[in-house]
Amino acid sequence: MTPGRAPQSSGKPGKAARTYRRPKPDAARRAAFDVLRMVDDRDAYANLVLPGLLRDRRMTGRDAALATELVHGTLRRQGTYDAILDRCVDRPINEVDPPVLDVLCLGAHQLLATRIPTHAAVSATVELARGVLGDGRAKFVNAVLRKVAARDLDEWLAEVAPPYDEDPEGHLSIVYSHPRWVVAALWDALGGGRAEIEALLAADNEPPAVTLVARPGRSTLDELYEAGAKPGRWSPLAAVLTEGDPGAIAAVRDGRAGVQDEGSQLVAQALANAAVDGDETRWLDLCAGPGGKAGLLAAIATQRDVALLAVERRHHRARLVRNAIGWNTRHQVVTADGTRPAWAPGSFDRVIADVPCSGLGALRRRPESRWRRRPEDIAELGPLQRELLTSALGAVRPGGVVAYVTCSPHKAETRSVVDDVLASPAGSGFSLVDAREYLPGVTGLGDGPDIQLWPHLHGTDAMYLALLRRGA
Ligand SMILES: C[S@@+](CC[C@H](N)C(=O)[O-])C[C@H]1O[C@@H](n2cnc3c(N)ncnc32)[C@H](O)[C@@H]1O
Repeated sequence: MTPGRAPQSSGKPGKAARTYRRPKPDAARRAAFDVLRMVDDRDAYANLVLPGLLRDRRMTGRDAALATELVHGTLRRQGTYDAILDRCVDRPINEVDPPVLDVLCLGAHQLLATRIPTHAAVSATVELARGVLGDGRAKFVNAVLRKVAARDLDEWLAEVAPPYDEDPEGHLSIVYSHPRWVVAALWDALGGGRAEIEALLAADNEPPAVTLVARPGRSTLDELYEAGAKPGRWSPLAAVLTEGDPGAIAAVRDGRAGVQDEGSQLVAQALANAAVDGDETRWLDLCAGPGGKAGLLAAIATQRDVALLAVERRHHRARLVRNAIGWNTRHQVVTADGTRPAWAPGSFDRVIADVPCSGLGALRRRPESRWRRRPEDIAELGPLQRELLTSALGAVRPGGVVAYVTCSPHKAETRSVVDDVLASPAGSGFSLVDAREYLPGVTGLGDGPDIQLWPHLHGTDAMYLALLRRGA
């Protein structure tokens, strides 16, 4: 509220009507703004900093839910909002100060994609602007948001997106708020026509469900159901939490169960269940941090009396892997470069190379990542992905099996890597196994032998899996 403006009556005569009170600071919008600044300024990841900030400010319930929706929605939809705001400001959008732009995007998100009434969205955002930008810039925010509020989202999209028939990728890029090159890469990997790519891009803009894994031998699905979770869709170890904090579930707190996308569960189980010749003693996870798949593989390995070695190059991530598998001392974690094997060739029965990748398959989960990635990243990651797969092939014994995994469907990170390594001297003696066989009951996996999961078809991240068996 502007100082000096007449205070609103509380409806009761007397004290409240006479006393000026500054409006209560809007905790949710302020928290959302602060996270957006950290993402912009310090390259922070919203899904990592937001929970800590909510905890520090003791925000729970509706305030926490609103802050989360504002942060995630604003970041995901940034491409759409930038295009709309560009029509509402009197200078190119990239000349607007980043903090002002953050407030404008927060306002645009409330106006165009939430049920918050227009007057509340504008006044609360202008109030935020007064607090964080000052009165002068708050007036600018007010004027711009009034222009944004003049149309609904569909009307704006009809105005700012190029027609689909003239420029399909440009149209989809604005309507679904993905960089144009990402639309092109996803479409190339997915195939199909407009309906398919629209379904995928729309799914990328939906927050994923919280999926839990009951690590075999350590926890059970019944335990998770009793805590309020529902059955998962594909993985026999999955349960879905529709509300509440997973950290409040004892099995999750104790590390006997965990939060894990069903796609990750499926690829780890496929590796564990793929046929190998002979007895087994040792498995290898070549890129283990932060330890999601290692945690599941260690549980399965324990049941089969097999030891897991987990390798992770970065020290702090290796520590996370230790938390995930250290409950059984037969499983080991080493901080090492997986491209420089510290083991004799052919030492392992099963090897997983879940390589560093662009993460284009997990855009639902990391709302800002689509704007951070550059097409050059794909080319830069290629040599390391090939080296790690080569190293994985060197580590497996005759009759054993290697899983090559990415959380990206980009063909340059998936099939091209596998084809190149198979065609190199390292691939000699290896052949692709039909991975579909090891994801029983899962439909829509493609023509094989490798598989691709999709958010819009499977409700999972877009995980890719190729299984390569070494001839006996
Ligand atoms: C996609 S993540 C793996 C995710 C993990 N498997 C999970 O399920 O939690 C890739 C990991 O590989 C690690 N990494 C990158 N280069 C590596 C290398 N040369 N050797 C071993 N690990 C590496 C990264 O630090 C990152 O933690």
